[in-house]
Amino acid sequence: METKQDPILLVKNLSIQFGGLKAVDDVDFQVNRGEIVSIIGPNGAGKTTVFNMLTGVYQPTRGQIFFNGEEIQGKTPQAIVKAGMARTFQNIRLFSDMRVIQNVLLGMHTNTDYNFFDLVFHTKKYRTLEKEKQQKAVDILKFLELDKYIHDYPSNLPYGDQRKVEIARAIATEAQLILLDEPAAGMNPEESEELLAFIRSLVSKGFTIVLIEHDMNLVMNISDRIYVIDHGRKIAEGLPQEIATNKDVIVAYLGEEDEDEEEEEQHA
Ligand SMILES: Nc1ncnc2c1ncn2[C@@H]1O[C@H](COP(=O)(O)OP(=O)(O)OP(=O)(O)O)[C@@H](O)[C@H]1O
Repeated sequence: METKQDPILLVKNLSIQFGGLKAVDDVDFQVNRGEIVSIIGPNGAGKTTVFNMLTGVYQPTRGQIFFNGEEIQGKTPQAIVKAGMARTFQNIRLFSDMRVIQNVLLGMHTNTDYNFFDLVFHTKKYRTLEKEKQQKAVDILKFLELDKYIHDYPSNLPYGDQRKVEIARAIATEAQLILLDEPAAGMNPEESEELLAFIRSLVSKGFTIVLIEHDMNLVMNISDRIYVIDHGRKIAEGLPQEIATNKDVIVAYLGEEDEDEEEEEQHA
């Protein structure tokens, strides 16, 4: 398969085992700068576990992860965020008792330059840096057309916009690579259509995106390339049209449907 060879992320032999379960088993993939790459697969395939390894939440049992050419496995989640990789979660994780702008400001805390003394005594340096951060958060919210919600609480926002606030927080970390874990979950077709345009707009502004998603309409329309994982193993990779007609992929998904049907029959 032809890919532009400008990898922002390069993953080799990525594996993790939980007890006897090989949740991710020898997975290789590459994401090039400016791409939208999707990771798909049936429920429990290992997709979120891949994200958890990329972001330092889990340590791989085996394998290598290179981000911007630098090996990052073994680093803490904070160090990986600082290096320029940020994520959103399957279930939106915003602080409901903090306003939208405060949620975005949280993304910046890893990059603060003042020390404990500055913080306690509210020194000029502290005040200047805080002001700069506030302005940056406002700029990000404007950039994502969320500025009308600056002082709202996240739970008062439409679902799709709550997702965008999570993405705003990821951008606030100065991420170059954004990992989106099922961003369309819980969205209606109209919201998911808007999300598609929104993700494209992020790429046009210089971000690179890795997407885990079950909404096949979104995946097929937005992805430059797709990797398919089943039972922890990579079973296919390619362009959307290649994946849509790949026999192994169809079998993996049909297998899941069969299991669902069996479950339904058992419950009937
Ligand atoms: N911390 C953990 N301890 C034990 N098993 C785990 C752990 N995290 C994930 N698993 C198991 O690893 C496998 C892969 O899970 P994962 O959440 O990565 O799947 P997924 O592809 O993201 O699924 P879904 O599409 O349903 O979100 C599952 O069998 C899951 O139960």
